[in-house]
Amino acid sequence: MPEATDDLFTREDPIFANKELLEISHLPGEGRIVGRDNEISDLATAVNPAIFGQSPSNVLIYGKTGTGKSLCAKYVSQRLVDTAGEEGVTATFAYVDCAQDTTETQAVQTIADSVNDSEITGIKVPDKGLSTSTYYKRLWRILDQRFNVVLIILDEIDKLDDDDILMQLSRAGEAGKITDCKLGVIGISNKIQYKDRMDERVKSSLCEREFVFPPYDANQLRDIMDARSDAFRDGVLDSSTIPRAAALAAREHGDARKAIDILRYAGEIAQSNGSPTVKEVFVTQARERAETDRFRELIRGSTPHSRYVLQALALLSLSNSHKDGFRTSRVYEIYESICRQEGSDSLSLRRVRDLLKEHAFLDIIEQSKHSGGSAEGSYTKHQLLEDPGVVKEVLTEN
Ligand SMILES: Nc1ncnc2c1ncn2[C@@H]1O[C@H](COP(=O)(O)OP(=O)(O)OP(=O)(O)O)[C@@H](O)[C@H]1O
Repeated sequence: MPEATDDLFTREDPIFANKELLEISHLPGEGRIVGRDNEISDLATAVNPAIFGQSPSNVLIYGKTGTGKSLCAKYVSQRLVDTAGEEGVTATFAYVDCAQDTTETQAVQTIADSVNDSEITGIKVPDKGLSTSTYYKRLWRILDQRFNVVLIILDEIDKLDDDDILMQLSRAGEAGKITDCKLGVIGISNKIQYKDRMDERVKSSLCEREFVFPPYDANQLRDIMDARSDAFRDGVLDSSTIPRAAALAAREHGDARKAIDILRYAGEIAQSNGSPTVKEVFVTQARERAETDRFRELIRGSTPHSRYVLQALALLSLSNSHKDGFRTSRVYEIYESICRQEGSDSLSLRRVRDLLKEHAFLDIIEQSKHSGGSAEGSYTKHQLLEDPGVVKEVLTEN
């Protein structure tokens, strides 16, 4: 047996000083939120009445992935809770990831559980087993007992199975379900057409204010990463590493999440290569990994048909090299054959067009209009922006 030596393990992480700063769940403080001053102040204005004991406006935030929607919503909500507290108003906020809690019951359970403290209220909110209406009743009782104001953030709101919870939340005050507590909803979506699908009554009450968050440019992404460079030990980051990661992430839709992921992965690659510094070359490898992760995250919770449409386009792209993409009719043909294979009825051409539009909004694909002359009229072509190999791999996982 070899003699025990002291150097079998490295006792200190040679690359990261505080890796947490690069975790996606990390909520950076004010000094570290870059380029969102206007958005933060608009959101604050919308929910501000809560501090005077009045109802906050309901808000819908749109924007592509990684544009800081969740971050700003949580940040403003936390600030509202703190400021309200200083004014003697008891406030709280609940965060629901609707991609995970897709049903009305799951979502209302999550909200009730997160605002409850059973020692104070004496109310239990079990994980499951109650009817939807019982969860609501408990939620209303908890809110009236504990808070003057509550904000409910519904992230990826378009992933909810239906509008029922939105109806309940937006009408809780009016319908007399809660009497002492004021409630505001902040809905977040990266699907611009989401509102068109909403019930008219929900739409008018939920969309009092709407904000669109634009993508970041390379300078903003660089600032966002610079503000977190203390995640690394001193002197470990090569000077060109962050600018390179920013340039890559800006070219691919200005997504801060991807930029931060690239930086974290580049650090991990340095670690596993035993390199004392995070070199610019690691950024390229890190990007491939971030790309796969990002795409997996993007389509998390998406419907089977939305995936079949993408799969059709990936198959076309892998077997042909049409530089300017494929016509809707061609994509539809392949989509129909995938549906047959999957034993599923295909959707109408019109629905498939809508699904393609949603993918285009998320920059998964690019659409271009073409004119076929008087005989043909105009038509649209679709092209994958993601690597078709990555798309196929992720879509055929498990
Ligand atoms: N302006 C910013 N300053 C600092 N960090 C940011 C900024 N914007 C985004 N980030 C960071 O980028 C990551 C993604 O941001 P966030 O989750 O808010 O994006 P999002 O728009 O909600 O995206 P998605 O639609 O994918 O949920 C988070 O780790 C967040 O902390």
